[in-house]
Amino acid sequence: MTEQPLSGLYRPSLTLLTDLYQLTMAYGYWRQGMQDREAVFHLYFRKAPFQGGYAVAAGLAYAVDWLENLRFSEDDLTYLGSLRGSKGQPLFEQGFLDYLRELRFTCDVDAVAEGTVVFGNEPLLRIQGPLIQAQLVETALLTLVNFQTLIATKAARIREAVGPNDQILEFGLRRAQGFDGGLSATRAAYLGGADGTSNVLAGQQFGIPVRGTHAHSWVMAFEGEEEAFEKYAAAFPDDSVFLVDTYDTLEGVRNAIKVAERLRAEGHELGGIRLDSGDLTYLSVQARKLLDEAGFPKVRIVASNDLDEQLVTALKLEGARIDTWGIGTKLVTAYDQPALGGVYKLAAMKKEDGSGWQYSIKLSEQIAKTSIPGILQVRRFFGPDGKPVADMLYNTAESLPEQLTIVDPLDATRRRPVQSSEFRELLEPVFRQGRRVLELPTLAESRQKARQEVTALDPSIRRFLNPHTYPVGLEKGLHDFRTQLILEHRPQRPA
Ligand SMILES: Nc1ncnc2c1ncn2[C@@H]1O[C@H](COP(=O)(O)OP(=O)(O)OP(=O)(O)O)[C@@H](O)[C@H]1O
Ligand SMILES: O=P(O)(O)OC[C@H]1O[C@H](OP(=O)(O)OP(=O)(O)O)[C@H](O)[C@@H]1O
Ligand SMILES: O=C(O)c1cccnc1
Repeated sequence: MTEQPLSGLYRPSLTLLTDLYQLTMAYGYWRQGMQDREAVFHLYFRKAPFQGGYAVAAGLAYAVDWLENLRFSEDDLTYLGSLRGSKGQPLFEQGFLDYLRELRFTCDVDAVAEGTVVFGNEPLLRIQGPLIQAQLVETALLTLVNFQTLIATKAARIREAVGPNDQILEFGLRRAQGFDGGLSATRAAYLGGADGTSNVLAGQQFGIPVRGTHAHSWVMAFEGEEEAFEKYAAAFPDDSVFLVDTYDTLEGVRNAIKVAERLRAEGHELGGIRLDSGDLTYLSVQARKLLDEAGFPKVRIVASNDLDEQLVTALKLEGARIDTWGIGTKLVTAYDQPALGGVYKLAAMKKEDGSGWQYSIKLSEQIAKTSIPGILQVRRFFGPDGKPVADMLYNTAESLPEQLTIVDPLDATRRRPVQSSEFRELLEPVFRQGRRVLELPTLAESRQKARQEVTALDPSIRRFLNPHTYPVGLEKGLHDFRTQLILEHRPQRPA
């Protein structure tokens, strides 16, 4: 598989892919002389999407590429220099623009590999370095990681519904959220479990297999359906899949069979038929019968029409005879949950005299929204069968006790001692002082990892309806410290 470097998509500079407030804060830090104070931020979501039990991490390759190319071009600086405040004054002074011109990314980045199964509150990325830089990258990292993680998760769910053997083709480009929405959705859909795509640019950029059938317009462009199939087969005698529902679906299957017989006489085999409307269970069962009776048991049945994991599950239960699932709109737009609420929070800053860490916490009325201080790592423990049993968030700046205990961040009365000695640290070094230290896996490898990771989860966590919650806890020392910080920061009003 050939994979093009992502960089081609990103020229000229995408450094201004950010919110204005990142730049106004950066200017403020620079004016205060705080720009080089060392800071630690974490990127994480709080709740798995689609009311599901897990998410599949994705988007890191884009994030790495963006960080590696983080530079303010002359065009960027000219634009920033043209921005004006409410009294017509320049928003940013020249000295700051000169500072940005020389700015180079020097942070440490640790990240969870693409395709890893992740849960609420677990950092997918940890950025440590000069405050100004670690803050500036927030928006781009969120936009790149949130969307792809969302779509990879949706695709993984669709793969669960479809099962391991049928094909999933992603057909969503025409309904996607703009061109990059389409492109990154195709990448993430493949990573999460799709087998191919109709999106040719994604095929070129990422080496994803491109597949397809033909549209209704092809049939409508000829006098009759049979003639349309005949002419398509003339162009692609070994690669034809006929869309049979333009007029009458079962009549369409009969026309497809006639053309398939003529193809066979010339030494070719029809690839498949596609159903795109009506009762897909009934029609697929009838179509299978007609094809089998006519001696075409290997002709595949492709189905499309607003499918998602719930509909696929229903169709399978009803006994549909579908081999290939064409899935567009509901996959690439994550129709039932159009955004993953990933956030980027400051967790620690070096003390001004450099003598140690000063931890930060964002309070909320809801404990679920109160941030977790520390320089966090996620340790995943495995049972004797090699399957994950629990994840522990801990502060790498503190030493760990012999006996580990994890505490549920939402309910401190729920705790469990850690019994397993098998574990893996999920965050791995990607950048050290701005230099990339990790060779990224190929997209195909990340896709394989996603499948392995999802199938290693207990079925109770994988199911769609009211899945079990996978245990993710704070190491007890971190929990106690967080509680203490909350108490210190929360105003203690008299009763
Ligand atoms: N057997 C089935 N069980 C459950 N849902 C089905 C079944 N067959 C099809 N569907 C789904 O029902 C929805 C409506 O399909 P239907 O073809 O009746 O309407 P439509 O999309 O408006 O058709 P058309 O494209 O001809 O306008 C689609 O999302 C389709 O995937
Ligand atoms: O339903 P989705 O999951 O979004 O899958 C993509 C849809 O796009 C096409 O329809 P469209 O009506 O755009 O074109 P067509 O004439 O080729 O059917 C195709 O026939 C699918 O129905
Ligand atoms: O190739 C197909 O069948 C296809 C492509 C895009 C959208 N719908 C279907």
